[in-house]
This record gives sequence, structure tokens and C-alpha cells, in this order.
Amino acid sequence: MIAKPAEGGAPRIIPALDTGDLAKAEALAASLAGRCGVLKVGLELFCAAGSPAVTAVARHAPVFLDLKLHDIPNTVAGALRSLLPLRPAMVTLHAGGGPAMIAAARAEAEKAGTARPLLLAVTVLTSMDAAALAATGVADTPAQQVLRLAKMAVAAGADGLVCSPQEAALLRAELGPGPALVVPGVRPVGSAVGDQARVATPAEAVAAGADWIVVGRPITGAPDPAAAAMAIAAAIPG
Ligand SMILES: O=c1ccn([C@@H]2O[C@H](COP(=O)(O)O)[C@@H](O)[C@H]2O)c(=O)[nH]1
Repeated sequence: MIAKPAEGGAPRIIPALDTGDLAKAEALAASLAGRCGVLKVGLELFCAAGSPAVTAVARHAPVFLDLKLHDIPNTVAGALRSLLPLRPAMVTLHAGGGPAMIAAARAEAEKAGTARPLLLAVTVLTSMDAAALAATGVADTPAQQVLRLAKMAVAAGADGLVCSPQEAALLRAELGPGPALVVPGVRPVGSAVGDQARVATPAEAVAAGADWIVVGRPITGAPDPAAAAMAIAAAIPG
């Protein structure tokens, strides 16, 4: 399993290679790999190019395969079985799938032995504010719902959690140093927020307890993505 980055050590930034163009993703991977420890393949790239996208990006750095699996336990276990030969370093599944789904995924992942991916449970999407959450029938605040889902997911076998920077400190305080915290919704000072709702700067996210921060458009949309990634790294103390 991939180890958490040590303080002041391995780079903590995971660029999201969100494009439907595999050649563009490969070029981004080649330019960013030296500066970032892990690269993220998400739904846009995977739906466009499939498993060859993972293989191509993995030539440059370990892959965070962010497919946010969410289905009945048997189907999620089967999806994971199909993904494990790609040797992703991290895989996401929605915590909302419940404890049986997460436990089934963990049991399947264990079959890959020490090479297994980190299983990360997505709590409440960082694009959702309190009103969006209420529209799904959840009257609690995003922080309350994130904590509820996080506790359940870790108890069911998740190795870590995807949360916004605004809940990272709460999860660290409640769950301790064990679970990996992978944090999107990160915006360098002056960057457009776009469709993200619960955001903070890279420095704030890391100070709150993020092990890795996920940054997409502020890097991939920059005229020089590698320079943008280096500027983000430089803005994180330590
Ligand atoms: O709650 C979540 C879970 C995953 N993501 C993913 O992270 C990146 C963020 O991209 P930006 O361009 O920096 O907004 C993207 O791939 C999402 O699918 C998330 O944003 N929030």
C-alpha cells in the first residue's frame, strides 16, 4: 500500500487529470510526475479512454483511480476485482453505499495482498453546500454528515476518506492520525472556485490535517501546469 507522505517529505499534491483526451492526460502526467507523488485518473478520463488511461498514467506516477464506486456490495466487489490488475494506488467508493458495500470492497482489495490500493470513502462531495445536502433529504450540516459517514466507513474497512478542507480538522480530531485524508476542494489564493462549495487554500488544507490535496483546474488550466503545481507546493509550509 502507498504510504502517507511524511511531513516536509514526499509531495502532497495530487493533480486531477480531468480531460477526455488521453494524449493530453499523458502530456500532463509527464510534466507533473516529478513534482507530484500521485496522479488522479477520474471519471472523465476513464470514461473516455478506459483502463489504457490508467496504464499510461501509471508509467509516470502511482495512480489515484477516482471512480467513486457506488452499487450493491457484490457489484462493487466485482468492479474492484476488475480494477485491481491495473494496480491503482488508491481507489474511491462512496461512503453512502453503506457498511456492507465498503466491507465487500475491503475483502476484495485484501486479495491483492500488500500491493492493494488504499480504499478511500467519499463522504459529502465538496461541490455540495448545506442547501444541496438538504435537497437530498439530509437536514444536518455538511460537517455532521461527513463525520457520520466517515466513522461508519472507517469502521467498515475504509483506509481513508475524501472530505473537504473544511472538515479535515474535525475528522483528525475525531478519528486520530490513522485514516488517510485526501482532500479536494482546494483553491490557491486567487483561483476561481467554480462548482466547488466547501473550499480552502492548500496551506489551510494541509494545516487542517490533509495527507494529500487534490487540485485539478488550477493546475491543468494553467498556462504552465508544472509551474502551477510548484507554486502550490511552495505555498505549503514545511
Ligand atoms: O468530493 C469530491 C470528490 C472528488 N472530487 C474530484 O477532485 C477533483 C477536483 O477538481 P478541481 O478542478 O480542483 O475542482 C475532480 O476530479 C473531482 O472529481 C471533488 O472535487 N470533490
